[in-house]
Amino acid sequence: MKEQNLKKLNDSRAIRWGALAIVAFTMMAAYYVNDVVAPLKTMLETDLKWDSSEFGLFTGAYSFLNVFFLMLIWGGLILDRFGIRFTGKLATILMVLGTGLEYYAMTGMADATGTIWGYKVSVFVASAGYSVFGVGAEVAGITVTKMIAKWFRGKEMATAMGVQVALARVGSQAAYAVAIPMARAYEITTPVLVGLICLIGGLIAFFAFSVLDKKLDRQIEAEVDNSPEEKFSFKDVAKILSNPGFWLIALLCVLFYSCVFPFQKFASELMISKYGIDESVAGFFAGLPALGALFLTPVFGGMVDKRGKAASIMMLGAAMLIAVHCIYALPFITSSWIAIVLMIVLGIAFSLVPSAMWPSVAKIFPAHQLGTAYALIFFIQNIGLWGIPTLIGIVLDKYCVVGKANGANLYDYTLPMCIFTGIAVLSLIIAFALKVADKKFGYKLEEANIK
Ligand SMILES: NCCCC[C@H](N)C(=O)NCC(=O)O
Repeated sequence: MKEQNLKKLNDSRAIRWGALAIVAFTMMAAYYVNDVVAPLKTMLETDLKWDSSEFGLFTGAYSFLNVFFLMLIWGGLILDRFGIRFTGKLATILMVLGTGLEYYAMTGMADATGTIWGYKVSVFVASAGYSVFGVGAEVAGITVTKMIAKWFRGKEMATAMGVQVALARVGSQAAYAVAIPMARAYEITTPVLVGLICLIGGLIAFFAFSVLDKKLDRQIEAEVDNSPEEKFSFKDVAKILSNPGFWLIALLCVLFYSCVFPFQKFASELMISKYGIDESVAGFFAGLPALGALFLTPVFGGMVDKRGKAASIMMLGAAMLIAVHCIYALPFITSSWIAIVLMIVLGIAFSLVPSAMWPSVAKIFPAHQLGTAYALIFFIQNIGLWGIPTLIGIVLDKYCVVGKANGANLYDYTLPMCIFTGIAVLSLIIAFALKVADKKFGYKLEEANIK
């Protein structure tokens, strides 16, 4: 008990931010790999003969095991039972193995002629690898969020979450910016190979972080061991699920993120086909939201820490999303400048909502339920991350083909953008309901974290 009065590792600003930097690197590599295939959609169509439905299948595969095999739920339970270090290492190893398989499928199996369950062998195996990667990436995501809640509780928690998300966005933006030029200069799969190498670096980084975390655990051992509250129990799942705040955050999360991540996967092609943006920079513009979020998420995270207003901020972000998708849906607006400005606005919305949403979860649930709560929220979010790209891929192939150029289909994106607009409208309604619930149940989402 005396140890509570001693200075712990995370009391040192330099050490806790250093620890964050290490795990943030792992997540940066994860986000790079997550996004690096997306800008290559048209090249996949011409070089590897993947159609839009197959691209949608591959993109949605990220979430397939998480949704249908409940991998995120198991991950959350493992995290609360076995802790940050074990779960983080396991997740990082899965990311490396999954990406290795994806790379092998896209290189070694590219010319294979057979099919598995009606899908080209290369598409099927690459999707399987991406699915394993998706399990690792999502479990790593909840692990890192819990790590921040542990290392930064009562300190700059929202800022730290904002910084971590921002650094992850560097990975995304790098992926969008370099994928096409790198694939043109070398092989179509070189960007994936680079991601694999970065992930191996991320694995080493997580092992290094584990040394620090073990030391911190020794320092807080007395507190943890003496508190029955810290032990996870299955009853907690029921408690989390019966909390209205959980359902509202989870719904907002699936709706909001379904309008951002899956949209971005198709955005490079939208930039090229509708707005006439050059292929070499289309990925850069599709990745602009990630770049904007890089600078803005920590700023908004700091605002939430100091001023609160998290529920209002989430509403604002959702409203901006509606405007962006609605304008993209208008067939008569084809100016490349407007397309770029909309991407910047999307970047602002994409910074507002996460910087308010993730710290809000830590306010609604006690520390020992956090791993499971984040896992359940990510699980519901993954239903959207699986379903929406799959749906958009099918919609594009069935209803939106308007011609052919250089062996690839040309698509009219009006219908997909109307779908995204509809989802954004739903996200605003849920954000409003969350604000009402905050008042009713006293979650204190509108209050500052640092008083
Ligand atoms: N393209 C990255 C997918 C990450 C999904 C993850 N469950 C998540 O929502 N992370 C938080 C974030 O804002 O990126």
